[in-house]
Amino acid sequence: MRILGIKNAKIDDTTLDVHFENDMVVCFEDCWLRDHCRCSKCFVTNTNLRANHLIELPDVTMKSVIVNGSELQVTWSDEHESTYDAEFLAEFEMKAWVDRRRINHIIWRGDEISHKVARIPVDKFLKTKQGAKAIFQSILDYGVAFIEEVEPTLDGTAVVAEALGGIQQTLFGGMWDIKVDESLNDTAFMSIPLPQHTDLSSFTDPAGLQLLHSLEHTNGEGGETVLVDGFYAAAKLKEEHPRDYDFLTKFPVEAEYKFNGHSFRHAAPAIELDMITNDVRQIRFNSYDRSPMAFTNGDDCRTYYRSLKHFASSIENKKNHWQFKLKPGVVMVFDNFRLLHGRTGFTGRRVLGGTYVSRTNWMDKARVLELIH
Ligand SMILES: C[N+](C)(C)CCCC[C@H](N)C(=O)O
Ligand SMILES: O=C(O)CCC(=O)C(=O)O
Repeated sequence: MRILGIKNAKIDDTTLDVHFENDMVVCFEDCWLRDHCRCSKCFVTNTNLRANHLIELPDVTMKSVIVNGSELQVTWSDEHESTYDAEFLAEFEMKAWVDRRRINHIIWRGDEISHKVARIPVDKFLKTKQGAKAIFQSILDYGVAFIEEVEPTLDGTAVVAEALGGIQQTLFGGMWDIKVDESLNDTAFMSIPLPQHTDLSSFTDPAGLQLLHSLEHTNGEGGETVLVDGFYAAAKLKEEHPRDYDFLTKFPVEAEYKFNGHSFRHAAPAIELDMITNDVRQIRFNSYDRSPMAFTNGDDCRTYYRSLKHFASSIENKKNHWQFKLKPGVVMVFDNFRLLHGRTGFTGRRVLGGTYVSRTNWMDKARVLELIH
């Protein structure tokens, strides 16, 4: 690979304008440059951490700058010298820096991705980098992947969860199952249909991934899984009702969940944007656990209902749904920040095993596999 060179660099008061050989120009402030000095007094290479606190950052000016091929040297007013690689500096061209932080989701509707999502045998997922990459890439692209030939037990499911980033503990414990239990006061534990929702909208940190594994369904029918791409629904809302989209990206919808002696409450936008890329980052939506809210004015209140209704009708539109029956041996893993899920009503004895993985932990795995920045 050719090393990127620097054509020239010019000090303009407190700014350094760097012209690269590829004609790109990036301007750096002196405080930034001093903070990013990579000498051994300022930076610890093996831990990738700064050596000094921000408060100790001296109030200095640039005395001179020398360009040396693919390196740039700055001498400071306190005689400190800093050397920067062109490749390092080029990373901070704003558009490229933002683009590296984007996840290039493939937006979908209906069953159009059923032949595209990864379906990988568990051994290949656990033991090969190629298998792991295929699963994580599918989660990044479509929000869902399937791990096959898994032992149809909670323990078998736990092994998969560990490899996806680790089991996220919640009020339901680590691994849980879903079966009809009239004593539990939650629709998940009944046999009625469940409309599309994300899980744990009342949490400060909802599950990143959710795993579902059909362990048993006997003497009955129904209980099919329904998935919908929340990012598709958000894009559609933006196109058809831009003011509603804008409202839902800003207005804190409060959710609450009181269950089994627990009490959760959190307010956040139904469509949360990433503050760096401005792309949709997270959908939180469960029609049932919305808290009763007070509103600043009537307009906000009416907009809350109108925009959530518009959003929900896209989410509940059958044309956008992908519906299928989960089978023992197949662990479905999906992105709870993106997809909404539900199920059709059922009869018979049905047991699903599952668990959650936190977003930070699965993103760590995807980053180590070099699938995201
Ligand atoms: C999957 N499992 C049965 C464990 C939990 C379902 C939780 C659904 C809940 N109302 C929520 O807060 O999202
Ligand atoms: O029973 C199912 O298939 C899904 C249950 C569910 O959506 C939930 O518990 O949140």
